[in-house]
Parts: sequence; structure tokens; C-alpha cells
Amino acid sequence: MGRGMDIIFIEALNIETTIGVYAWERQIRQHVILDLELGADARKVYETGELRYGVDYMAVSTRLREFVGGQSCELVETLAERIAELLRTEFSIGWLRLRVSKPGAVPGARAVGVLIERGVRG
Ligand SMILES: Nc1nc2c(c(=O)[nH]1)N=C([C@H](O)[C@@H](O)CO)CN2
Repeated sequence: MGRGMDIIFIEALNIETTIGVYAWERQIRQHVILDLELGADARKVYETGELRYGVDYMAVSTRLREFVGGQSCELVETLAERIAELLRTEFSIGWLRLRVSKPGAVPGARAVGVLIERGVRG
């Protein structure tokens, strides 16, 4: 039987950053929540049982905490695009789906944000 693509996921990664279009938002830190699905060819991982052949969700989370924490985007769309670019270049992720949520940004909504998909699903 052929193998489909596996997905490594990271759920509700909470990171503090500077984000927002309004003047008051440029002065404060706010939380964004990241939900990630990362395409992974896990054949070699299953063969060897070695993490170095796979997508290390701890390494990805640590790098994103550092990267997003240092960003100062106005739009959630901009932040999402930058994160996607980092994942593709630094972690060789061929396909990803990423949701960037901004909790409490809109009265009456639990969260708002953007969901993007990049790359080719293998
Ligand atoms: N499509 C978007 N709309 C809005 C954004 C955004 O990043 N993308 N941001 C804001 C404000 O920063 C808002 O979150 C402040 O509460 C408004 N609309």
C-alpha cells in the first residue's frame, strides 16, 4: 500500500508579540495563538526510529517562540506569511497549514485571525 503524507501538528502555541494596526497596539505586547500542520515524509523516521530524519516539533516551537516574539507586524496576514517562509526555508517543510489567531481582538468573538496553506501537499 502506498504511503500518504504524514502531518506533524502543533496546537495552540501561545506567543507574545507586537501586532496590530492601531497606534495603541504598537505600544503593547499581545498574545497570538498558532495552530500548525506540517507535512512530513516520515518514511525514514519509521525505518530508523530517529528524530533527526523527521520534523522536530520541539525545535520548530522553540524557533517560532523566538521568531514571533521578535516580530512587530501590523497584520496577522503579514505574520503568517513570515512564519510560513521561515518554516519552508529553515525546516524544509514542503506543505503547511497555519492558523494565526488573535484572541479577544474583536468584542464578542473568541478569536479572529487568518488561516493559510502553503506549498504542495505530497
Ligand atoms: N484582515 C485583518 N483585519 C484586521 C487586522 C488584521 O491583522 N487583519 N487587525 C486589526 C486590528 O489590529 C485589531 O486586531 C485590533 O483589535 C483589525 N482588522
